[in-house]
Amino acid sequence: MPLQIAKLDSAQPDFKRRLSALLAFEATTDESIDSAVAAILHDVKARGDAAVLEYTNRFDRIPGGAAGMAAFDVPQSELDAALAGLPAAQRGALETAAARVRVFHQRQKEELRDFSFTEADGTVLGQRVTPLDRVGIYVPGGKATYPSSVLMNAIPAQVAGVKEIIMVVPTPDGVKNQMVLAAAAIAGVTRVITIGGAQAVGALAYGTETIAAVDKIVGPGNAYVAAAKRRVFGTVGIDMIAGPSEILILCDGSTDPDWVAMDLFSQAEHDELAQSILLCPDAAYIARVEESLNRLLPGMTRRDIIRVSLGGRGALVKVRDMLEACEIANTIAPEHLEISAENPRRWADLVRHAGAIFLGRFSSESLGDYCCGPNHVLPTSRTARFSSPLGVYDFQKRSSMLHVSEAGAQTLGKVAAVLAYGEGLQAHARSAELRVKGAAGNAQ
Ligand SMILES: NC(=O)c1ccc[n+]([C@@H]2O[C@H](COP(=O)([O-])OP(=O)(O)OC[C@H]3O[C@@H](n4cnc5c(N)ncnc54)[C@H](O)[C@@H]3O)[C@@H](O)[C@H]2O)c1
Ligand SMILES: N[C@H](CO)Cc1c[nH]c[nH+]1
Ligand SMILES: [Zn+2]
Repeated sequence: MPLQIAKLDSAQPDFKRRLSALLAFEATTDESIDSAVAAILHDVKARGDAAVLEYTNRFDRIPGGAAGMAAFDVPQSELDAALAGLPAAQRGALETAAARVRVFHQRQKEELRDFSFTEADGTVLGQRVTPLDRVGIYVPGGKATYPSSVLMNAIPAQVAGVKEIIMVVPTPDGVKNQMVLAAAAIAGVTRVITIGGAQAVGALAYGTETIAAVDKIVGPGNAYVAAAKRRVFGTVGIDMIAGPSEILILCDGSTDPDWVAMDLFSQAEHDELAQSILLCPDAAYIARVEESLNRLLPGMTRRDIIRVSLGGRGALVKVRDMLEACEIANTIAPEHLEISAENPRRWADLVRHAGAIFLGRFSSESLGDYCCGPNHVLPTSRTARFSSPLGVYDFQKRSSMLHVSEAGAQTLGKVAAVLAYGEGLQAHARSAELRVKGAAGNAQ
C-alpha cells in the first residue's frame, strides 16, 4: 500500500491553514493526554510510592512485587557489570560519543562564568554561578531505548557540577537495555530507577517515600512525559518541552533523494506522533523523494510507526523558492532543521528558530543524535522560538552578588529612598536612609 503523506504547495490559497493544522497536535489527542497526566500526577502526589508502583505495573507491565519500589532501583554493581559486559564495538562507540559530548559541553561551561567589577567608591557587584544540587533526568524507553539520551542528559549535568543525578527510565516488561545501563556508568549517574511516564515525572517532582524530590527535571519523552513536565513546572524547574521528535528538511533538489527519504524516516521512526517535513522548490524532485519513500519503506523494521507518523504528521511541501522555505522554517521552528543544499550557510543565516541546524548534505541529523557533540535534547512543538538545546546552563543558576561600600551606601541610599517613598514603601526608604550619614530622620 503506497504511503499516504500530505502534499502541500505554498501557492495554494489555503496553504497557511493546512500548514498550521499539520503543526498542531490533534486537539482531542492533546486534551485526553493532558487529562490522563493530570490524574496520574495528582495520584502520585497523594499516594507516593503506592501510586508509582500501580502505574508502572499498568503501563510498563512490571509488578513491583514484594520488594516494592526497591525492585526498580538498579545497583551500581549492575551498571558496572553492564559496562564490563558490553561488546567492544558498542563500548567503543559509547565512549567516543561520551568524550565528544563532554568536550562540547566543557566549552559551554567556559562561556558561563562568575564575574564581578568594582566601582570607584569601592562597591563590588557581580554574578556567581552555582550548580543545582539534585536533578532528575528522564531517559525515554517506551518504544525504543536511548543510551544516547543518557549521555546527552547526564554529561552536561556532571560538567556543571551537579552532585546528585537521578535517572529514571521505563523498562517495559522489565527488560533492561544493557547499553542504557552502561551509558549510565560512563556518564556517572548517581541513581537509576526503572520507572517512566508521568508517574516518574511526578515522583521526581513531588518526592515519594523512597525518592527524594529533585530541583529540576530534564530530558525528552513522549507526549505523556512532555505534558507531565509542563504540569510540574513551578514545583520544580524543567529544561523545556522536548516531546515527539521532529525534522524539517530544506532541500534545493541537489541531494540524493534516498538520503532525504531516509532522513525523514529517521525521525518518523521514533514515534507515531513524530513529525517529518520536506520543503523544496522543485516539484520533480519532490516526486523523486516520494518514490524513494515508497521504495524504501518496506525494508524498514519500524515501518508501521513510520507509516503512521508520515501519514498523520508528515508532509512534502512545494515552495516558491529557498527564500520562502526559510520563512516557513521560521514559522515551523522545528526541533531539527537540515539544510540540504549548495551553500547551506546562505540559507542558515535566514533561519532564526530551530533547535539544531544541520548544514550541508553530509550533516545528517542522525549524526547529531549520537556523536557530533552538541546536545540532542532539543525543543519541539515550535518551542524553539523561545527555548534552547539542553546544556550546562540548564544545570546551573546564577546569584547576583552585591557588596556595597560605606561610600556607596551614601549615594545609593538617597536614590533608593526617593524611589521607595515613591512606591509608598516606607520601611524600604528608612532602611536605606539609616545608612546615610546625616539623613533626615536618623538619630545622630
Ligand atoms: N526532543 C528530544 O530531544 C527527544 C530525544 C529523544 C527522544 N525523543 C522522543 O521521546 C519519545 C520517547 O517516547 P517513548 O514512548 O519511546 O518513551 P517514553 O519513556 O517517553 O514513554 C514511555 C512511557 O509513557 C507512558 N505511557 C505510554 N502510554 C501511556 C498511556 N496510554 N497513558 C499514560 N501513560 C502512558 C508509560 O508510563 C511509559 O512508561 C519519542 O516521542 C521520541 O521522539 C525526543
Ligand atoms: N532524534 C532524537 C531527538 O529528537 C534523539 C535520538 C536518540 N536516538 C536517536 N535519536
Ligand atoms: Zn533520532
